[in-house]
Amino acid sequence: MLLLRNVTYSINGRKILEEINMRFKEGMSYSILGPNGAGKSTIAYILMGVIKPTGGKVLLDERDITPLSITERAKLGITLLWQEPARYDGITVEEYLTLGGKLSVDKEEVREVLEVVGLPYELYHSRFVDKSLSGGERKRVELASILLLKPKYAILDEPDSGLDITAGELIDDILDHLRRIGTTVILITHHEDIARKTEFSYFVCGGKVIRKGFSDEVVEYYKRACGKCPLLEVVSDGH
Ligand SMILES: Nc1ncnc2c1ncn2[C@@H]1O[C@H](COP(=O)(O)OP(=O)(O)OP(=O)(O)O)[C@@H](O)[C@H]1O
Repeated sequence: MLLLRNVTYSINGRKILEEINMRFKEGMSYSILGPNGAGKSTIAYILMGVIKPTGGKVLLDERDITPLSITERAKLGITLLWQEPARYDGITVEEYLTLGGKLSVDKEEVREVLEVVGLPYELYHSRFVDKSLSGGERKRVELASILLLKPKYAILDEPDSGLDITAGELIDDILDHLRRIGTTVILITHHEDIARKTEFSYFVCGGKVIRKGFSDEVVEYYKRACGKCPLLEVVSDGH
């Protein structure tokens, strides 16, 4: 189980996160739902070790992993899909996905994950992961790389951003694939239809957890708040 215990994060005297408590159980899927600026990506960075919390702890199976780096956490099976994936000159899609051959996977596995993300192997395996790939294609390659790594925990920061009308279906296929291999999914989004695809959700706003529970219930609450922060606005039933 991956856990955030009383996590706070401040920068330049401004509190970005306040007493965040979250639990991610093995094999389950979770959304972190909330409006722009709620603190969702900050939570993702703290889980991945990109930044360290000002207070509180990150625990993995009761071990305190707060001091561990991104690389050390990756070795423990935690991965992050960045909101804006980077591009690399001179590296092909296949080289990128197999970490230059270091990842022990065969061509069929590469073909399978590329199919899941909607990129036919023959058309894409020898393309370069540089500016010649569109933003959406780059995002799909990054999603394929997460499927291939078979992580214990996949943190997906806005996996649908920059994708076309097929995004909903793609997210379904990715979640199905990750469920089959037992990966715990932590999906960050401000779209209620995407959050509904996971079993549980946390509604975060103003750096706090406002609501948690089954995704359908949390999404209904989020809709009543019109995706805005109920700390700032009065939420009225029937609105
Ligand atoms: N390094 C930083 N310096 C100053 N403010 C920061 C820093 N990092 C984050 N913030 C602020 O913290 C708040 C939360 O940011 P965060 O990126 O976590 O939000 P988010 O919920 O992921 O938003 P979005 O949906 O727009 O991506 C924002 O108001 C942001 O401006």
